Amino acid sequence: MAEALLRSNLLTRRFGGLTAVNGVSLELHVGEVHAVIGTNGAGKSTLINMLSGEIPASSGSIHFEDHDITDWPQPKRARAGIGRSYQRTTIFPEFTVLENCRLCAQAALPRAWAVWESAQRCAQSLAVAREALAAAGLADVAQRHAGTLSHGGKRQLEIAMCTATKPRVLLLDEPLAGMGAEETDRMLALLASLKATHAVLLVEHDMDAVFRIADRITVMVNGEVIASDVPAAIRSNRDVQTAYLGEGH
Ligand SMILES: Nc1ncnc2c1ncn2[C@@H]1O[C@H](COP(=O)(O)OP(=O)(O)OP(=O)(O)O)[C@@H](O)[C@H]1O
Repeated sequence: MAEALLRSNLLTRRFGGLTAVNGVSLELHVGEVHAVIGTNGAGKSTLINMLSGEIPASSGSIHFEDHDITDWPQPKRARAGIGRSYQRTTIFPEFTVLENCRLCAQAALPRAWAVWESAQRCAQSLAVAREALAAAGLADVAQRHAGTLSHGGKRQLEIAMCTATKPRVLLLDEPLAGMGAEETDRMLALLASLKATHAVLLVEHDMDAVFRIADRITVMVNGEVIASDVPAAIRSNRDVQTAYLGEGH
């Protein structure tokens, strides 16, 4: 297999006396959805927050291609191609779907707010935004106010806003939360198309969806990885069954 685009080595985060993430090593590859699952408080969001640069690691390292990015701040990681979505909705409801996406596309351009270059930049960021919306299946609702979208539509828009920044890694924190069956199907189809050109890390509680979409699954319990393998092997792993999935899953 080709070299990993993003990898962590023995990544650890302590909050006072609590070790939220303990020595986690994992790899993200283009062409793969790598799901991280675990019970509430297992350390999944803390792991994403360290990979995206929102919080520093207590120890361990993170590499993006050949670069040691462990000490890079979040904006530098974002510019290098590490995009993320959040558990909470982060759209501007009063702006149109297109404007939400265009702002993200513009923010990712070098010298994003150089207003004297605005006409040309506007065209460039508009084109990128339209492309991201089309890929997310939102072209038809581009002129609607984002606040009027369904819950699933808003989550799709968040992914489009993320891809409009032209990332190569997508760190997705529970993109399926609160979705119905149809919305979940649509989102999984979107993720399946995005993985061709991105390395995707998916933190998700919907186990059926995880087993449908993931190429690799890492299981965390109390901050530690207890298993990391292809879905079929995870499904039959006794430790995983006992610790997390429950007997008979
Ligand atoms: N800023 C913080 N300060 C102190 N403790 C924290 C902080 N952030 C997270 N924790 C603790 O670290 C542990 C891991 O939390 P984290 O949110 O990463 O888990 P999670 O697997 O994402 O959970 P969930 O599935 O509920 O979102 C928890 O015990 C949590 O209370």
